[in-house]
Amino acid sequence: MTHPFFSLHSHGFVRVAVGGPRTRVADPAFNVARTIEMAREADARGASIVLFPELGISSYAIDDLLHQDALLAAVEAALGELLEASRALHPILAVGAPLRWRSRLYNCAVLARRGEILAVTPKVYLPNYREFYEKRHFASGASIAGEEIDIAGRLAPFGSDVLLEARDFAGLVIHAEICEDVWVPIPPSTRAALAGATVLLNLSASDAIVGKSDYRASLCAGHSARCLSAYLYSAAGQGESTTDLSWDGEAMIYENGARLASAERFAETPQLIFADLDIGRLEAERMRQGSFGDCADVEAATRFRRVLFDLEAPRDKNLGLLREVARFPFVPDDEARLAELCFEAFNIQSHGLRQRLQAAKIDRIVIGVSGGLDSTHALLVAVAAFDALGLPRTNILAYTLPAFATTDRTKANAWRLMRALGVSAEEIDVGPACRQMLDDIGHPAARGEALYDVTYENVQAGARTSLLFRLANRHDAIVLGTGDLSEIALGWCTYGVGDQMSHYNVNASVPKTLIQHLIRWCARDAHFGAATAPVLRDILDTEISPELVPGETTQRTEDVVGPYALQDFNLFYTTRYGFTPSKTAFLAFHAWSDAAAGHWPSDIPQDKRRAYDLDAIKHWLGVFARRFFATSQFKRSALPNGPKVSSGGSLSPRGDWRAPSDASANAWLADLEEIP
Ligand SMILES: Nc1ncnc2c1ncn2[C@@H]1O[C@H](COP(=O)(O)OP(=O)(O)OC[C@H]2O[C@@H]([n+]3cccc(C(=O)O)c3)[C@H](O)[C@@H]2O)[C@@H](O)[C@H]1O
Ligand SMILES: Nc1ncnc2c1ncn2[C@@H]1O[C@H](COP(=O)(O)OP(=O)(O)OP(=O)(O)O)[C@@H](O)[C@H]1O
Ligand SMILES: NC(=O)CC[C@H](N)C(=O)O
Repeated sequence: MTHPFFSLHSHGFVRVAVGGPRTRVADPAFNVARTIEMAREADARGASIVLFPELGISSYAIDDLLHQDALLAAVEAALGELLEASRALHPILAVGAPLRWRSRLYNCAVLARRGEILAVTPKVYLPNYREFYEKRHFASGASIAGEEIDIAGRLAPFGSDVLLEARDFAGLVIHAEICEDVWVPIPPSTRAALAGATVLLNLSASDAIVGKSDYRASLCAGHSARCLSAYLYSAAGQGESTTDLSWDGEAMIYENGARLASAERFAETPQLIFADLDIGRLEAERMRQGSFGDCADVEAATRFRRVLFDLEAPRDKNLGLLREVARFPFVPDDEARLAELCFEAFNIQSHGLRQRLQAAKIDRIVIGVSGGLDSTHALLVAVAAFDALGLPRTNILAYTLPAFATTDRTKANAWRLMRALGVSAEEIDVGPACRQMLDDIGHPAARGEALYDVTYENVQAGARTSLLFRLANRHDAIVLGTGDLSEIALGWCTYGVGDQMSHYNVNASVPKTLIQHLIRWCARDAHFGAATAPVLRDILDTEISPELVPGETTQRTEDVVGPYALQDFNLFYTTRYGFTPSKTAFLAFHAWSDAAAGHWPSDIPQDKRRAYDLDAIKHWLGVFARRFFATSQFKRSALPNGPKVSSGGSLSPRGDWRAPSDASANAWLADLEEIP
């Protein structure tokens, strides 16, 4: 017995399997025995649905043997055995069998569970071209709806109109179709998905010809994405007749366009693959993407029957999670994809700025350059934009603005960077202006007392911002904002007269965990010149700090707001899918609790590859929930313009995230208590 938190079933995940047992041509007794063996294995490994290939009980490529009574009787007997065996098993078994109904033969998917046939779905689109002759043997199930079929003495719902809906598992609605059904412009599963099916099964017998595997994969990927669903595909393989064709046993599991698992093709051993589907995520997507529901309204022609069943998925077992959860939702682990993403993100940012400058007929910007990550990156984006517009880099008016806690290292890096890039560079000490303001407002620090509170910090951020805006007036420029998505999410910026404000912010939708990779990508790009790369690398190695409090130890931002790695993770799942804190923590636990597991972006050095335990995850989620929902929305409600960069979103009140500035975080904090 383990805590329900550790069960995937508590968080909207369901484990599914796709199998390809070794079969024997036209031998139902043998084939069902292998099918049952595999179903038992899938059951032992926690699967709730197991999919097998088309006509797997009889074999597919047996031509006129399909019209032999002995064979068809053997199929019925085999299904009887399968039903008996299924009594002791948890999963729904989806097997393929030729079945007689009203003197015609149908190519069917039989969905059985715990000794009962939940549904029998006949194939709708029968291929009858080139190597396929299905119309010689089968009738189409296109017009069959609301009927029943007798199999081995048991009556079961029969028709192309059946959906299986779990009474006890939100969003789990299953539909089955058969091979060619997904090769037509409007597969039956499209309408099933529009009627609520989230898990679409395809029982296939798809002979292998060169290049076909890629095509099947693109069908499954595109179909699962367009249907906002999971798509499970199982094709016949070992033991299918090779009289005139060969079979590769392709098996794949997709979810909303992404491949979660696939089997070895042409394998000699039986293949059984697993994946944990995130049914909650599919529901979240459907709720957000209203056009999915609009399409359902337009295409509401097909009426589906909903057969209800109880999944009885255990919540007291820790089955782990068969799904790699990326540590960095904003940063791909794969080097090539990361480089592509950096190219796109950088160009989105620079294009945004170019358009704004052209529209405003302004050819100068003012930017505060601290020697930290954000202003460095914004400066690189600005340089690229000015180069593209054919404007001199000297039109970029860069200022380094040291105050009480500025370190020699960051100031030196700011200077090296501005010089290497050839922008106009100046230094203005904002210390005196800050001291004046501290004195004006009667702050003890003005008298030399070591009171380094928020007022003390914001006076410095405010002095810099005030100066930058007035410089912009003086030089007909706009102030380029630098604050990143993570800071905006956490409210880690000074409101109004502070770094929260600018004329245009190129970083507003770039999370902190991505910025470092973008800068590294820029460092590799000769575009910024050889002299820039070493300074960029040194900036990347500098501890993240606002440098607002003087002292021997550097003020570490992450000690206050939490590790950006975790907070970006929390931000992504909270805003992109609206997941509860406990589900987010479950995912974070699988992504972050073992530093040796899974993949890391190759740029992250070994000594920075750390783990976070559940206590840390819970603690920082609490900080995130309070800051994000309760205390910082007012800063986002007044956010300057800036381009959306990643699918994780922007937090612009005119774009991805609209929320009240006076909300309570109690609902999220209460949910956190579900975490042990
Ligand atoms: N819902 C609401 N609607 C309207 N106003 C609201 C409000 N909640 C608070 N306020 C008011 O807002 C003010 C507090 O906000 P604010 O002035 O921004 O100040 P605050 O959020 O308290 O502090 C800013 C924090 O950001 C950090 N910071 C600043 C600058 C740069 C960086 C960096 O590393 O990049 C970090 C800084 O160290 C400090 O801890 C108060 O005057 C409060 O009364
Ligand atoms: N010493 C400085 N000189 C010039 N500008 C500064 C300085 N310190 C802060 N700024 C400006 O204020 C912004 C916010 O600064 P801060 O250092 O507090 O946070 P940050 O988000 O870590 O930014 P960065 O990574 O650019 O330092 C900076 O991006 C920069 O534009
Ligand atoms: N069994 C079938 O329906 C096969 C037809 C399908 N087009 C394929 O080759 O995969």
